[in-house]
Amino acid sequence: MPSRVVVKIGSSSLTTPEGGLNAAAIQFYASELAQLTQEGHEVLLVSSGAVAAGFRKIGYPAKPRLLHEKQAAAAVGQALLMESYQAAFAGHGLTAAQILLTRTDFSNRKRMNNASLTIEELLKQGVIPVINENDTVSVDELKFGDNDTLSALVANMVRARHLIILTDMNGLYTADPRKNPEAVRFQEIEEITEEIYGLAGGSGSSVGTGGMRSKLDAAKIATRGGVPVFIGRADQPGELLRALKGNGNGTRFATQLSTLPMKKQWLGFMSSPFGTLIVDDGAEKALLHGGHSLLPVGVKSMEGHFQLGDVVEVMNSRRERVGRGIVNYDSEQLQHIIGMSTREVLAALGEVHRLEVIHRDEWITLK
Ligand SMILES: Nc1ncnc2c1ncn2[C@@H]1O[C@H](COP(=O)(O)OP(=O)(O)O)[C@@H](O)[C@H]1O
Ligand SMILES: N[C@@H](CCC(=O)OP(=O)(O)O)C(=O)O
Repeated sequence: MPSRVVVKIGSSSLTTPEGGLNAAAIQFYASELAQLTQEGHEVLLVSSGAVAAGFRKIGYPAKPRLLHEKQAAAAVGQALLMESYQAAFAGHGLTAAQILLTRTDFSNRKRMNNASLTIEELLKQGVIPVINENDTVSVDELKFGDNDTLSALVANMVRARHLIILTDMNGLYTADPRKNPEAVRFQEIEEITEEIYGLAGGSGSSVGTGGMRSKLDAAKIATRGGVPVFIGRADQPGELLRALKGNGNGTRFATQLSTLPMKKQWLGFMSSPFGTLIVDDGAEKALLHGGHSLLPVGVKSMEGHFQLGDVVEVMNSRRERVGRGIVNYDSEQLQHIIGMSTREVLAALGEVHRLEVIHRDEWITLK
C-alpha cells in the first residue's frame, strides 16, 4: 500500500510580497512533489496563495483586509495558481485537480463523504489533488482563514501517513525568530502543551495568515487523529523527501498515544456546534477527569437553538472551552430542566430519550 502524504504550502512560500505568483517556487515544489510520487507516495497538496497571487492583478496596492476584497482577489488568484500548477506538474507527466472546500463541507457528513470519494478516485487515477479553501463562499465566522487547519482535516479525512506543513521558517522556535534572534528551534515535540502554544506567535510576513499558532492547531488535530506532522522548510532539492524520512529542516510532532476514532475527530474538529452550554465546576471536573456524562444538574445556562442529536459546545463558568458533545434534548426542553436533579427531571418531563444531557460516549474533551 503506497504511503499517503499531505503537503501544505503557505502563501509565503509561493508568492511574492508585492503580490503575484513566484513561478520558480511553484515549479520547484511541483518537481519535489513529483519526486515523492516517483518514490511511490500518494500526494495531496494543500496550497494557499490565491489571495496573494491575485490582489495586485486587480489593482489592490497591498493584500486586502476586507473579506469581499480578499474573496475577489482569491477568485482571480486561484485560477492563476491552478494554471501554474497544471503547467508545472505536466512537465513531470502529472495532472493536477482543483478541490475547493469550506468548513461546512466537513461538518456535513454527506458532503465530506462526497469530497472523500472524489479524492480517492483522483488518487487512484494518479492525479494530484490541489486543495484550497473555497474563499468565494466562506463567510467570515466560519472561515478557516489560513490553510493549516484545513490541511490537518484533510490529512485525517484521507488517513494520511504524514502531514508536512511547509512555510518560510524552518520549524517552531522558542519565540518568533523574526523578533527574537536568540530563539532556539525544537527538533521534536512529543505533546503540544499550553506552554508550547505560548511560544508560538502570529504570521511574520505580509502575505501569510495564521503564523505558528495556527500551525500548532493543525498539528494538534492531525496528531490526535494519528497523523505525525512536520513543520518547516523544504526549499532545497531533496529536503521534502528528507522531511518525510524524519530528518528534514524543521520540527517533528509525534502522534498521540491513543488515536481518536473518526467519530470523535468529526465531533471535535469538523462539526459545527448549534449552541453552548455553560457548566459548573463539578460538572467540568466530572467531564474532564472522571470520564462521566453531563447531567442536567451541572448545566448553569445555555445559548442557541438546537435539536436533540445536534452538536453543542461546553464551556466552564470562566467561558473557557471544555469540549463538545451530542446533546440529548432540544433547547426548549433543556431550558426547563437545567440545574435539576435526575429525580426532578423525571418528575418534570415524565419520559426522556436519555437522562444525560451529553453521554460520555458522545463527548470529546478539547481543553
Ligand atoms: N515560535 C515561532 N517559531 C517560528 N516561527 C514563528 C513563531 N511564532 C511566530 N512565527 C512566525 O510564523 C511565520 C510562519 O507563518 P505564516 O506567516 O502564516 O506562513 P505561511 O504563509 O507559510 O502559512 C514565520 O515566518 C514566523 O515569523
Ligand atoms: N485560502 C487562502 C489562504 C490564506 C493564507 O494566507 O493562508 P497561509 O498562507 O497558509 O497562512 C488563499 O489561498 O489565499
